[in-house]
Amino acid sequence: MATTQVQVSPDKEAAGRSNERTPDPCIVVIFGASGDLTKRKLLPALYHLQQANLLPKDFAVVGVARRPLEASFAPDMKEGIIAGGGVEDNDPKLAPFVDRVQYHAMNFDDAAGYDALKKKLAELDGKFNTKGNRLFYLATAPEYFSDIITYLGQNGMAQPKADKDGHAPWVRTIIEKPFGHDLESARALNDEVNKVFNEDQIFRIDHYLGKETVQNILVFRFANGIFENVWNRNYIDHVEITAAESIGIEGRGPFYEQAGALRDVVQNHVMELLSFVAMEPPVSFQADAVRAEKVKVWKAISPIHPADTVRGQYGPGIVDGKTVPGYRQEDRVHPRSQTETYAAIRLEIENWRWAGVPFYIRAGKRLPKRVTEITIQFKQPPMLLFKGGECHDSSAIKPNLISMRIQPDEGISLRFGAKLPGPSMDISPVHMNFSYADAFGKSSANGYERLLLDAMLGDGTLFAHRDGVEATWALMTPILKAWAETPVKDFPNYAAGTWGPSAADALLESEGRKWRKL
Ligand SMILES: NC(=O)C1=CN([C@@H]2O[C@H](COP(=O)(O)OP(=O)(O)OC[C@H]3O[C@@H](n4cnc5c(N)ncnc54)[C@H](OP(=O)(O)O)[C@@H]3O)[C@@H](O)[C@H]2O)C=CC1
Ligand SMILES: O=C1O[C@H](COP(=O)(O)O)[C@@H](O)[C@H](O)[C@H]1O
Repeated sequence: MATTQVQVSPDKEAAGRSNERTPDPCIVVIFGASGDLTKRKLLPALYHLQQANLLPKDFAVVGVARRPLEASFAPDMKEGIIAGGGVEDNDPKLAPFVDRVQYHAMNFDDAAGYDALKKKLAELDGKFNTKGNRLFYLATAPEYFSDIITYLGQNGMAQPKADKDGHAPWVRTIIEKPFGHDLESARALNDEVNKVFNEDQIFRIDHYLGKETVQNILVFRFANGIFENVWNRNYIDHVEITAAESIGIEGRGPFYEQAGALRDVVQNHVMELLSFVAMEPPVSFQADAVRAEKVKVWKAISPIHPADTVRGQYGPGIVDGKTVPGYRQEDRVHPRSQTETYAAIRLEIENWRWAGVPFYIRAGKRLPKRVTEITIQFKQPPMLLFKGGECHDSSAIKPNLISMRIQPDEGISLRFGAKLPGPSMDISPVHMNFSYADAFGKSSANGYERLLLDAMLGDGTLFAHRDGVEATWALMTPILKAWAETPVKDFPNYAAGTWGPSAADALLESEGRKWRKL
């Protein structure tokens, strides 16, 4: 049965930015400056902020890494921004931005390097009028988090002294994922970090929270009067969250071997999505209020039984028309690796809103396409009036769905049944579709822009809190433990370019459901 699209028009006049804020003058110090994340995401994001006049007039960026890149760092970054950011070489804001990007070579575990860094930052304060304010971004492998934090503390760089007027500059730190490896290591890292920084100085980043479409889940639910009334166990049959990627591990073998899909994306990105879908309305859009409601959701999830989990690993296959190797054939991956590149879980949230509503989540690499989507499937009406009788094909009567397309093709659609024109009461599913691009134009934001800006502003609403990180690890750790105790015999169990192992289908089929075709 054909599906009809009903477009939703944006209210162009009402669409516009409000609440734009400019941070204080500051230096952003990026540990891991020559790394992939800095090149592909962080510097382009800072540049886009500058282009949009959202950075303070007085700011500087200092990249820190091991290699001696003093001469080549700024030109390399300029090229990276041009290549990755859709920016022209002659963009008038590019040269002034690059002039403020500096490099400092040091080894993260060398105490003397921090002394030199401290002096360099003080000099740059003089040159760029950045007033001693610092945002330290830990964009490096997690084994260095603890060293860097400790040395910053020992050098007095974490808690700067107040001047004679009692004014102290601010210092904050953004810590990349993965924040810990399991519950125990996450707690230990939290303890280390909390010895040096107060909780309100710590910004544990999950770039999914910087995505417009993720923030829009809260707007959709709490800025509209009509959805929240049906957002509960009385009306919702089940919820699906899919985070599918067509890419493989992109040369990150050693990292991924230690991580796997559960640690890499489920513990953080997918759990964040789930909390936004399931949380109660917070009392305000302030960091503490929002984080408190998220933690309540994670804590209300019943312990996840290993039988409600599925793990997969891709073998060779075809993605986007190209033959790709299996996971075990990837560079620096063990030929008999037990690492999962796919995970699916069925879980329940034991609270008044959600009891009895299954949440099915799945995430994986080398699936047929890149798509992150949340589907809310509603219950059928109690009496299917049009079943039989004049309706020739009652299988066309589909349950209502709200699907939130996080990426790509960002937007939201609502599926409902409509009467097919003609003499009988035949029904066809149609979609009312809101597309971000159609409504507001294409956005170049990658999530990091919003989060870097918020951290410079000291707004932790869209960052993870200690309690939240530990709550999500508390859910994942027993699964990881059970999986480690029972090696898989049938890996690889899905071909690259397919939708994961058949056991993931069985997880839903045993309850009379199917993953939605994406
Ligand atoms: N890449 C991505 O898309 C994403 C990454 N992340 C997270 O971001 C973090 C960084 O990832 P990524 O950029 O991919 O990592 P890379 O391996 O590409 O970069 C690591 C950086 O750390 C530096 N470095 C490593 N060891 C030392 C040392 N002993 N002393 C000084 N510098 C050192 C390297 O410098 P040098 O070159 O001089 O050795 C390099 O700049 C990780 O925590 C990752 O999980 C999170 C989401 C996405
Ligand atoms: O954190 C990570 O996220 C990316 C996926 O991010 P997206 O914004 O492209 O959806 C994933 O590829 C990577 O393995 C993981 O470390």
